[in-house]
Amino acid sequence: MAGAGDRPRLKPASLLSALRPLWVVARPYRPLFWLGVLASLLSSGLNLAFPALFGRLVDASFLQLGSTDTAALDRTVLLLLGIFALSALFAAAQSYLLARVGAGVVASLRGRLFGHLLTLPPRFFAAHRTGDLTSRLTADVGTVQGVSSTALAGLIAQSVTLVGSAALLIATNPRLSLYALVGLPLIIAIAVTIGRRIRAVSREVQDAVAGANASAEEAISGVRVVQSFTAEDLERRRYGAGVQASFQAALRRAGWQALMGGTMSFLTFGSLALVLWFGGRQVMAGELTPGALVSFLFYAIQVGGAIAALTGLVNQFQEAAGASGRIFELLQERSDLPQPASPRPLQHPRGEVAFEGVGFGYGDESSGSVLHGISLSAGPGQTVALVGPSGAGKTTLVGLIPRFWDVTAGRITLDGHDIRDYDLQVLRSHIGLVPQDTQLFSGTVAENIRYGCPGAPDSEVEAAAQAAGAHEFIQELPQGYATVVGERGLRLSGGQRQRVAIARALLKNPRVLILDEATSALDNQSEALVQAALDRLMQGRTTFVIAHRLSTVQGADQILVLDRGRIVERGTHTELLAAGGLYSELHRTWQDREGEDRSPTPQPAGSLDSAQLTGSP
Ligand SMILES: Nc1ncnc2c1ncn2[C@@H]1O[C@H](COP(=O)(O)OP(=O)(O)OP(=O)(O)O)[C@@H](O)[C@H]1O
Repeated sequence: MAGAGDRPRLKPASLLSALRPLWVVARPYRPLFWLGVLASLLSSGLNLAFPALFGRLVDASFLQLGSTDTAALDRTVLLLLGIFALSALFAAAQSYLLARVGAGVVASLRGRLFGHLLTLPPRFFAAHRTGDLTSRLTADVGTVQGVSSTALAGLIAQSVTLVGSAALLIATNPRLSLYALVGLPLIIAIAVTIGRRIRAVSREVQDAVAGANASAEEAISGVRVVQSFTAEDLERRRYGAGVQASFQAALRRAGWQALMGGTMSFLTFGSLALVLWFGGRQVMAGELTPGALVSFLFYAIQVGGAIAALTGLVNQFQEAAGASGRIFELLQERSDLPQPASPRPLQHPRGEVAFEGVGFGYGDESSGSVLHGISLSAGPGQTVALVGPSGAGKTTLVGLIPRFWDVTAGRITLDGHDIRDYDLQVLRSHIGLVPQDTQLFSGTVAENIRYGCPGAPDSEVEAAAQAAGAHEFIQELPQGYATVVGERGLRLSGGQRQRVAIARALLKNPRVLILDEATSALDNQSEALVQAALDRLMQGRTTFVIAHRLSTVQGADQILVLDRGRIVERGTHTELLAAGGLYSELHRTWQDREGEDRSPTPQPAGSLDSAQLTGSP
């Protein structure tokens, strides 16, 4: 959750400006909103008549002791019932209308926020924690929902009650009003002081809960690591510490709230006792009817209640302004990948990719420049294999083709034109990506294969799965293509997931293909299946592969040996071997190791091994 502790306390002017964007989002709901406001005004306006009528009721009965004329009493009760009914009707209308506004605003805000997040580049996600983003989508949007419905209605109703009751209080009996209001400054001062403490402790509670949630989230998503290291106790303690902190803060908050509640109720009822004492004397002296005293008491209670409610509401608005600020901050984030004003059409690309003197840096000081002077070209049907030590820049290089990042020097072209001249979505629609660790989304196997082409018919999905060598194992699944694969496709093996990913890429039928070969130890049989599927996938396309397998490197049309962001050698396998340079040296060591033993063994520092050659960890 975004640092609840650093929420600034907003002044009224900035409070309004923080909430203004919300008003813009609420545009379609404004007529409903004004109707709700009207209902709220009518309901609280009617409530102002209660105390006067109660007073009349008292006088109509007590002052008529011994009389049989109940006409005045009957009329008053009928009127009171009528007003009760109307007020209840308006209150219900207000509650429904404003709840609809709140729910509507929240639904459109969530939709907008999520849709916007998906347009942001990897750079943005590298700088934000997932937990922070999801909490903006849920907790912050939820807080905003509160103010756009109930709190707003409360604010209107309580303001009307406060102003109306105070005016009527003074109008009814100015002298008695003085006694009723004498404790008011004290009540307000205490409400503000203790209220501030309660807010501070509430933030501590939120922070502690957020901290506990964060460790729970980490432990749950990494539960296999936790269990394999038998670190359950460590995680339990870590989570327990967070929970304990939130418990302690909650206790402190409860203490302050109890103190506030007790003091306020004593001061309020104390003032009333004072009013009763002086008012009683006025009644005895015949200066006041009992009914007028009752009316007065009710108005005084309404004033007190409205003040207490408004104090709480101001806090709620403060929180909502903070939440709204964090939401609109995200909505203002812009992708740093500029779109051309008039994109070049790209319907049927040939798939000729060229890097011309490409340089790139992530823009942070620690990593500096990651790629330098990269030039290469590849055409349809060709495979470019990238090899090199870990951190050489292989992943970075291939990530530039679908414009996850933009080059900082030189340019990349597709069919002879700068990739920045094409529409970003159109460019990406022609590029297929098969990552090392395939992400399957919650849904059926068929839905996962159809991911890039939602409209593809079953026959095409099946054909793609056949070509990817996945059809057979899919058919053996309990519901075949309709089998639901869990979060991150946990129910499928690594090799099966890879083949689903290959089927997905085949169905998309991209011109340019980017493969990050799996390093995880697939057994020989599934490696052969995956390799056969990959071979079919690569046919006729321009393929870039971060190569981890000897067979891939040997079959490549062009091998680029990357070291510290530079291409240090290039050529075919045979050429590079014949040249007798770094590649051949690396290759010999690699071949020896593959021949000897495919299982990884610890290497002495500085020795060359397959991991160094391919960049696997
Ligand atoms: N998002 C990022 N922000 C900043 N620096 C990054 C980012 N991603 C990678 N780097 C840095 O860029 C350099 C190249 O990383 P890259 O992942 O491209 O190497 P690689 O050759 O693919 O390595 P490996 O084989 O281990 O995956 C590294 O120094 C790395 O620390």
